[in-house]
Amino acid sequence: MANVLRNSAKFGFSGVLSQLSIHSRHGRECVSPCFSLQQRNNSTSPKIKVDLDSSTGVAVLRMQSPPVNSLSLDFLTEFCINLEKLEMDRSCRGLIITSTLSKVFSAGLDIMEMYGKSPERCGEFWKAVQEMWLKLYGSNMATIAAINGSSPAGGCLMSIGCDYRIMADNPRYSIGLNETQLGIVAPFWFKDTLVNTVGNRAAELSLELGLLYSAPDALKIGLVDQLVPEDQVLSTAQDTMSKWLAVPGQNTLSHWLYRVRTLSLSHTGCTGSEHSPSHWLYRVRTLSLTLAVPGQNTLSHTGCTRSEHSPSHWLYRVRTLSLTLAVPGQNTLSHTGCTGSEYSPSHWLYRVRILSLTLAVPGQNTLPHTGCTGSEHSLSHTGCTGSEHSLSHWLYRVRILSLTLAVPGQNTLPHTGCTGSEHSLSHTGCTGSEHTLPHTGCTGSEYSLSHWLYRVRTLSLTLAVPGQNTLSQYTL
Ligand SMILES: CCCCC/C=C\C/C=C\CC/C=C/CC(=O)SCCNC(=O)CCNC(=O)[C@H](O)C(C)(C)COP(=O)(O)OP(=O)(O)OC[C@H]1O[C@@H](n2cnc3c(N)ncnc32)[C@H](O)[C@@H]1OP(=O)(O)O
Repeated sequence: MANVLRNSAKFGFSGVLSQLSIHSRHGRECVSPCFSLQQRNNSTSPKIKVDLDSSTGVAVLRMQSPPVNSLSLDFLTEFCINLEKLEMDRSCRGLIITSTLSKVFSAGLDIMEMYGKSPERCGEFWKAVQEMWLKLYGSNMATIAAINGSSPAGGCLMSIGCDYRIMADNPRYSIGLNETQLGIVAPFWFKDTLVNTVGNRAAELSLELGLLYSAPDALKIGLVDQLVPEDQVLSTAQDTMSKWLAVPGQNTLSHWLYRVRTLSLSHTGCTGSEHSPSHWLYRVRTLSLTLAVPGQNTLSHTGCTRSEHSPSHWLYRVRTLSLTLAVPGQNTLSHTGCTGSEYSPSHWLYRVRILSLTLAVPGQNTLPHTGCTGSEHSLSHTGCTGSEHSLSHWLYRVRILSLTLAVPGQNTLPHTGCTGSEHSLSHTGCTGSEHTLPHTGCTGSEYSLSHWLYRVRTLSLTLAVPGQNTLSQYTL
């Protein structure tokens, strides 16, 4: 470890993004440590071993890549291939992930993959990391992490990608998303997964400070579900799995209906090599595919089609339609306000709707739900310009100001919907050309990375009235 962290500290993680070559500050090539690790990673012995018990339908996937099961490209590729095979195997309903190494579950991403590599290799690597998470978090199998050693960073991500976590009750082991402590960034989907596991506040603290938790502390915040003596981790996982698989409907129903998942990286239309890091990391996407059931879900579009929407019915009723976790053919979750036979399951299950009718003023506002276009809409919404919108410009424009990941001085992502000079009212301090992000009154270098990256903030400026709104004095 010492070598790796020494190297990463020495070369700096900025090298990850700027694709620095393998040179030290002094211009010398980093030969020996990189080389030795390279050799280890190139080992041809399998890094993953899978045993599927056909009588129980439970597979045990053992990570066996010394010294620390670090997630190299090779490791991840092998991991994903195995996962995919099990996913396709209808006899396999449950998956337990554990480690054959003493003391370590997984040390997370292989640090040596993160500097001095070609952009192509970085892209491949990063795509593999995403694939691992998507495949695990989106699995149809019930999944249990049998954490029999330390599990920092990517190892923790792998654990929280599972439905249930059992950890060895050993004071020497720790788990957590410690990236901040390393001066690197746990991407937003790491964060989402953590939030869905331990809740907002614990996730904020955890990420802002880059905390690693001892087993008892991890249990306390809900990062793991159970502690057992080290020699009982696997057997407990097997017992627990049998309970999961005994749930009527096997694992699919409860597994999909009740677990909060945010699959922000779902691959709606995104395939192959386009998964460049910046493409994924910095573009704000709302992918309502949360519920995509691999191989079954063909989802659907945002927006409406004409005649089925009677104006009053749609315009004035605020609806939140959360079909999250819809399992085709099995989901009886009724969506708000939806009754009667006219609603065929597929009509509701597969159609993504974002109905932002908040602030619809009867008689004045015909604001449709997002994504709806066409002549029936007398007032054009989001994207509407022109002098007629003074007050109404603010009253009726639906804005979503997503500041998530705003890093002052580094992030050029503007807030959604805000462009150019049309903003006579500086919302939360943001005006004109300075839209490189420091609104909410926040400027300059005083804002540290983790402070901005991991604190969940929802800045709703709905109803901001020009000249009257003091909301911009958001003091932090
Ligand atoms: C690629 C382009 C991507 C572009 C994406 C863009 C933006 C995203 C930016 C960043 C991504 C952020 C996500 C990061 C997630 C991560 O997972 S980062 C990895 C963080 N991991 C750690 O901090 C764990 C560090 N390791 C440890 O704490 C300990 O090693 C351990 C796991 C607790 C085990 O301790 P133990 O004492 O048993 O062993 P040692 O410490 O002696 O280690 C043995 C040996 O293993 C090497 N090693 C350890 N960890 C790693 C690792 N993560 N990668 C590679 N190698 C590792 C260590 O160096 C030792 O080697 P030796 O000295 O040569 O013997």
